[in-house]
Amino acid sequence: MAATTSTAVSNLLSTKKNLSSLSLTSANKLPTLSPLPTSSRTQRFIVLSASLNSKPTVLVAEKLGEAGINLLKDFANVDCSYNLSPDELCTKISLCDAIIVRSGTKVSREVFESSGGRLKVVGRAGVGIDNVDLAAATEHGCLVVNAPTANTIAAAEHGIALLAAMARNVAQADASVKAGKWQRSKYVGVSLVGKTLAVMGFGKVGSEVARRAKGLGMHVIAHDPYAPADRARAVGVELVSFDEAIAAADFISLHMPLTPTTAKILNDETFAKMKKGVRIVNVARGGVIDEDALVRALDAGIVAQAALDVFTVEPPPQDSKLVQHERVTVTPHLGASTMEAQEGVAIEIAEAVVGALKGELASTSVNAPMVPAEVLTELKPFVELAEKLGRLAVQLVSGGSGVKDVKVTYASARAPDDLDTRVLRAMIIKGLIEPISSAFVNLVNADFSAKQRGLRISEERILQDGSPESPLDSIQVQIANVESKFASAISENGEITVEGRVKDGIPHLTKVGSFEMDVSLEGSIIVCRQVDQPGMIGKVGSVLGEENVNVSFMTVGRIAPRKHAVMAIGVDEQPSKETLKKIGDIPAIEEFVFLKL
Ligand SMILES: NC(=O)C1=CN([C@@H]2O[C@H](COP(=O)(O)OP(=O)(O)OC[C@H]3O[C@@H](n4cnc5c(N)ncnc54)[C@H](O)[C@@H]3O)[C@@H](O)[C@H]2O)C=CC1
Ligand SMILES: O=C(O)C(=O)COP(=O)(O)O
Repeated sequence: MAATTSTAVSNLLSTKKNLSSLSLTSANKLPTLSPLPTSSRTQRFIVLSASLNSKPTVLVAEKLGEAGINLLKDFANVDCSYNLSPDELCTKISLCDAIIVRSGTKVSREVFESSGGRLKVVGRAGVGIDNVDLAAATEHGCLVVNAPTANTIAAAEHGIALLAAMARNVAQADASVKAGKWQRSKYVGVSLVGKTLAVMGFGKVGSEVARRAKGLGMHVIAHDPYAPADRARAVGVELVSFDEAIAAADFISLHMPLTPTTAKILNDETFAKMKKGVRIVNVARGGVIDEDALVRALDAGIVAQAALDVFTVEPPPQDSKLVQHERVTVTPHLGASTMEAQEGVAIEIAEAVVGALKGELASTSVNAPMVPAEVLTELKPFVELAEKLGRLAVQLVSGGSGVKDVKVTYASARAPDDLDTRVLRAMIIKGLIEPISSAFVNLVNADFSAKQRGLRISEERILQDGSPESPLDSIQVQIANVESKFASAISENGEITVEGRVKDGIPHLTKVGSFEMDVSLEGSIIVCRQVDQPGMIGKVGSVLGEENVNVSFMTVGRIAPRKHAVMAIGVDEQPSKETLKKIGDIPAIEEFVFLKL
């Protein structure tokens, strides 16, 4: 089952644009960020059609177990459309909030671009995500989740089935008997017991294959540059280098993902290093073998036999020399195809997709940070604070200034490695970018969006005395090398500075520039710098009252020696330009800014 986080963090994945982000100010030109390429700008102007209020639509593009479909139907409109052509998929996708695929559908960049920003989740009902353009998904803020565990045993069992079938010529002998022949001496096989099996990729499937092969009396070695030694020790397998593995093996079984590093990892050069008569099983991905080189190695007698479930192109061409090779056993990508695995995968992916559509973070997410549920719950009020501080800070930047350098300081009594700031950073980026662009930013694309705009976010942690019960004491956001439309927002170091804390679960603004204050971050606020004198609260209050703008709070922060004060006024409604002008015209008001949260 896919474990998901609390719904408390539902805004993390929301791609809904917050339309209430632009500020009306005394100097209302907007700050600039680096321009986006035209294509991505156009993308982002398309408003998402699936609001959180309407039922989302899930496109199930390949056969999925009934239990998964039923789970989806409880939450979403489900469109089961199989065998769509790439063009049909691109047409349909603009009407879908999520898509579920297996290995047979390419979720290409074109698919994300055609979705017009509506597609929020790609669910891969299985392990391998090489058919999903992950970079494009991330750029579009689209979460990719997979179902990594439910088909492990099925794939491992299929690997063992192919290994044994190959060694004893089961498929060839079966075809021969069915063709009316009785060729007992032609199909003498080889034994598995005592032979060396090299498991290439010692992950979930690889280690289950190793366990089973040991049960068959094989000597198992493994190669996996990233596998922990204790996992190998637990199974009783020695981890060796790639060259050692392929040189020592009588049988090689492939279980690594298809990535740029593993593509064609078995090729002419590597076949040449193998023992003559080696036998190869591939239940991973066709692309990890150079298929033409395998044909050559078979013909040269280096490879005695191969058993393949997967191919570079699926289905492979009918006249494929590899498929037709007498010493090659093939199956049509059946690794995950057991009743049990398909049922499990369907439930696992349906739960992950529904959770993600609700805004929860799936623990099986492939392109977003996986933050444990309890950490997210604890950080929730700080997540809100982070976004609001970003939003406030950027609204303080004067139009024409390019925001480039942002410093975030987290003050906490917890040890730095006990504070996961990835989600907070993402939300600050969201707050910084959304008010001044048409972009939508979420946890998936925050870092990408910052990078694309040339925003450098540096993070610093200050270790404070006190109880580490709360994850954070305060968050400070500073924007360097810009001018501010509200000069008082610039602190002594010349940077626009806003700082906030969480009090009773509610985010508060506690500092603007060098002025301390305490403002609950709800609604919108007018911040004024004034000459500190009696009657100011009343004057501003009555200007707002004339327009029926409800004041939720007022607070004054003073710097006594300079006799200046900064007053923050919380308002429930947005005052008109005229009303804001009237506030600016009050003689003691030196400057003011209206900030929308
Ligand atoms: N034929 C089928 O129907 C199925 C195929 N698969 C394929 O099997 C692959 C493995 O699945 P799992 O074991 O669940 O994934 P996994 O992620 O648990 O294991 C993959 C392992 O490969 C290792 N690896 C990465 N690069 C490597 C390299 N250059 N050399 C050696 N090892 C490397 C990783 O460190 C990891 O331990 C999947 O990526 C998928 O493509 C999985 C399920 C069914
Ligand atoms: O899970 C995997 O990686 C698989 O290869 C299974 O593919 P399938 O879902 O059966 O198309």
